[in-house]
Amino acid sequence: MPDPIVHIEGISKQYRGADFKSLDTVNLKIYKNEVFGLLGPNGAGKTTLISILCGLLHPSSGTVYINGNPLNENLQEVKKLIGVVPQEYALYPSLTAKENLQYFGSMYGLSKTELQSRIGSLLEAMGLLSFANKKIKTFSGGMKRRINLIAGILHNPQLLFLDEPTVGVDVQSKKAITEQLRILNAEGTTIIYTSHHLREAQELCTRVGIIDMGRIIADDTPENLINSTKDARNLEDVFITLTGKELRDYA
Ligand SMILES: Nc1ncnc2c1ncn2[C@@H]1O[C@H](COP(=O)(O)OP(=O)(O)OP(=O)(O)O)[C@@H](O)[C@H]1O
Repeated sequence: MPDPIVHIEGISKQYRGADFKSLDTVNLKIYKNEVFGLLGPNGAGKTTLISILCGLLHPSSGTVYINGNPLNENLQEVKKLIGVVPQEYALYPSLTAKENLQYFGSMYGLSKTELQSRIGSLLEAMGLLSFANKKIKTFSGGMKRRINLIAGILHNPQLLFLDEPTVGVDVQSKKAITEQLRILNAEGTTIIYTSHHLREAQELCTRVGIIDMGRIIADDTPENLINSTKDARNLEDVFITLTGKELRDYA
């Protein structure tokens, strides 16, 4: 087995003032070129885990290794290798699409010509070239999600983290986003993403981890999970069998 690109060892997280652990001793290894889907009910701990993996949040205990090195000791180096697409839009509404992307691109240290060419080709791939000079505040939710994705991949990251990249978008935007993820993966980017779209995850992921109440309760290829779960026809059946039908409201 090759060395994992991401090694999560005994990660727990208890938020300040909380009387429970949002993550409880999570162990996972993710390998180069995987598309790893982190699936789970509301409040399971997906955003917490992905935020820890990209260095935005500190765990209460445990260590994340990226390419064999502890994340907390190499954060600045690791940040050059990773792309992050957060659930919330990180865009400036009064700036145009192009201005937003130039701003994000300047943080990755790309040369001006490199950046212009990358912005142009990604806007085109995402069907947004003719909107390059329009302000973000005029964009629909689907268009903002696509710009959010472009902002996270301008520097062709080795490792890409996405938190629900297709939430709340129409079928066309969803298709454009998943197609772009496939292209990036084919070009060598390892992808770790959270989603509630189980059909999408079944099609896109080489492996999925199901998380519930802060613990990883299953971790395998979609095919193996379906085959090893009684009467399961798809990932949704596996998910319901493992996590139950009870509603997961939390506040
Ligand atoms: N900043 C915070 N302070 C206290 N508790 C938090 C905080 N953020 C999340 N939690 C709690 O941690 C648990 C996990 O939340 P998290 O957002 O990671 O779940 P999730 O799986 O991403 O959920 P969703 O699918 O609803 O986005 C929940 O019980 C949530 O209420």
